[in-house]
Amino acid sequence: MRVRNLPLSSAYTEHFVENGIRELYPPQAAAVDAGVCEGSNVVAAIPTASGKTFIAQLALLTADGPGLYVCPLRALAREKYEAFASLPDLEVGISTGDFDASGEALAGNDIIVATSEKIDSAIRNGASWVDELACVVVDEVHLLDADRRGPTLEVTVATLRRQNPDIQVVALSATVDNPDAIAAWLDATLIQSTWRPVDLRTGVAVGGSIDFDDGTTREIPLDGPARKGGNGGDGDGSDDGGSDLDDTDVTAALVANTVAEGGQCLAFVRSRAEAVSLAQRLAADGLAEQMGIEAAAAAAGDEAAAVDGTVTGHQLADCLRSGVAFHHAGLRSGHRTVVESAFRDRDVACICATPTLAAGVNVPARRVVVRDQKRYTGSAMEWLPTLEVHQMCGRAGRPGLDPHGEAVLVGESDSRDELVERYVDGEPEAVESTLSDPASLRTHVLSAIATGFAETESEILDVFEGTFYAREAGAGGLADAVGDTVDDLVAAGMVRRETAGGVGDYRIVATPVGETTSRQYVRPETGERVVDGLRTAAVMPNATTLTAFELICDTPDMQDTYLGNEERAEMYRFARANSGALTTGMRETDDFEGWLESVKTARILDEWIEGATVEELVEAYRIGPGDLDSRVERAEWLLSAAQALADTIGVSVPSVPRARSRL
Ligand SMILES: Nc1ncnc2c1ncn2[C@@H]1O[C@H](COP(=O)(O)OP(=O)(O)OP(=O)(O)O)[C@@H](O)[C@H]1O
Repeated sequence: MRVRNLPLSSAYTEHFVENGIRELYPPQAAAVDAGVCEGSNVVAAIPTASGKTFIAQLALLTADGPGLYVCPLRALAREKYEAFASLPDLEVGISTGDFDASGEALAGNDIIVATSEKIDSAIRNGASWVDELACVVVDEVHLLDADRRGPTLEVTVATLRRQNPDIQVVALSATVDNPDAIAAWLDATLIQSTWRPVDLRTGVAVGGSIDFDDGTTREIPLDGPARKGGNGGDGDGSDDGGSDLDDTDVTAALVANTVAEGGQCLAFVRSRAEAVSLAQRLAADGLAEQMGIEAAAAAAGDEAAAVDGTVTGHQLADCLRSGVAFHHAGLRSGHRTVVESAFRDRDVACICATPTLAAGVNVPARRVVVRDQKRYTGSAMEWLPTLEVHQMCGRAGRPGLDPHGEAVLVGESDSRDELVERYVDGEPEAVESTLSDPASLRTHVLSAIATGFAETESEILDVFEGTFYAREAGAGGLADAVGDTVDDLVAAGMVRRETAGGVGDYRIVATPVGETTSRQYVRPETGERVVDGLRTAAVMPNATTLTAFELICDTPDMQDTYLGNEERAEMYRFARANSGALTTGMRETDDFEGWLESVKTARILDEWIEGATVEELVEAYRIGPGDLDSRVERAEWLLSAAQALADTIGVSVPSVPRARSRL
């Protein structure tokens, strides 16, 4: 099937042809046959890099009105926005600031790219454009089972469909075990395929020997870079099948071999620290010289160094100058952009990354090496989900550039069989709803009441009727949980039951605090905590900006900040010395450790507004520079919510607007 034969205007056809899309890939042709250009609902569960974005574009460009592209991961939204914005004669809007409330400014766009949180927030705030949508594309729909964002995604999609029953829904998924269930939920035709534009073979390397799933074996030279004694070993004393090389040495050999054959590599490890240390280890291997990219690598290093003067920035710049990079969620977005674009331009031989890189960022490589297949989960090392490892492996092979992609799991002789069973032959997990999680239910039940969608428990169940959960288990399965949730919300002061009409009849209405909480897009627990804190702060003689920060940081909407053992005693002293400025007494909290972490975040933010630099804070508190950015961003949002809640309850806490304006 040719692009020229599709029902697209010639301007779009020309655009696609100029970008190398002339003939449709088989899953794309299947989507056209399923009616994606005629308003039909389609679920495409197809491998990485098999052209899902083009399926989305077909739906949105042929829809009979404005379209919405829901992008669960913020990091991907910009890439998708750019894919749409480059199309001729199209107004495209983007909204990814996860939490700002309005959204009315998005009206008038032909296509809106937004996170599910942003659309949820727009719905709660009554944004008019939501009702005018003709088409919604849900990217990464397999993230339905992610904590918190999964329920938001399914409730948002259900609400869009309830408000607008004719809306076309197109959902794009990684290969999962139950795509038929997702298709049934969305009344969609399922496109399922294992087709990939570049062949992928997956294997397990033990020592220098890789056994692939196609029956072939490859020997990788272990001399040269794969020397013993690098600083990146994972220290698990693993047996590698007879030689004295550890997983990191084997990884280094696989990277060196890829580069020697003219390719690039992605190496996945389990933690941020491991990503940095592997990159530093590989930086000694002369990869930039081998690739002949010294000048470009040096320029990429300079670009990274120009972002900031943090330790992380220096480390990244040094690695980049040697043709290697690291990539993890603690990086600032400026650093991530340098790394991703340098890799696409072939100015970097290898990115050492945590699994977050696998979730959609378009950085294909000749070879993917998965060094670590287990991750520490707080109590033990656990195997990564098969889906996650498949997402990493799927990054191997650049269409038109590589003859084939290779994904290699680094193992040991005694783990080889398990790795094959789990990740080479193993099927990915099924996607399951997490809507019944009590914290998610509290958020979405409050929203249903505050928006006026529901006034009784049974109307709340109607709102949930269109969710994936209801499709799988029946909304009735939530009846008891919804009743309990309403009780919780009554106790938290978010809603109340009002008697109505006949004996025993009541309707549930949001209190002013509940309404503000929902519109400000904070969790009910946050709203409750902030209101308590504001009441305390209003009568405190010594409320300062630290007070304002503590009351917003001690909420589930602020990320935790890790508190190391050595810091604990010092943070305890700080909390005691500043107890007059904190809204929680040291003996009042049920979760002292969690509160002390919040005090740490509050202290960092307070020093930030006092003029401490990102370099100083990163050094003093051992947080990633990107972590500081995201906390500052969250603090802005939470302080604005706190201000709105203060107005709602009629108290004045001047340190809240003061902290906000200085932030
Ligand atoms: N029919 C086609 N012919 C040639 N190239 C194509 C075609 N369709 C898509 N591509 C190219 O293939 C690449 C991968 O496509 P895309 O990013 O849409 O993959 P994807 O399925 O969304 O992968 P991911 O799992 O990363 O989301 C892009 O560079 C795109 O331009």
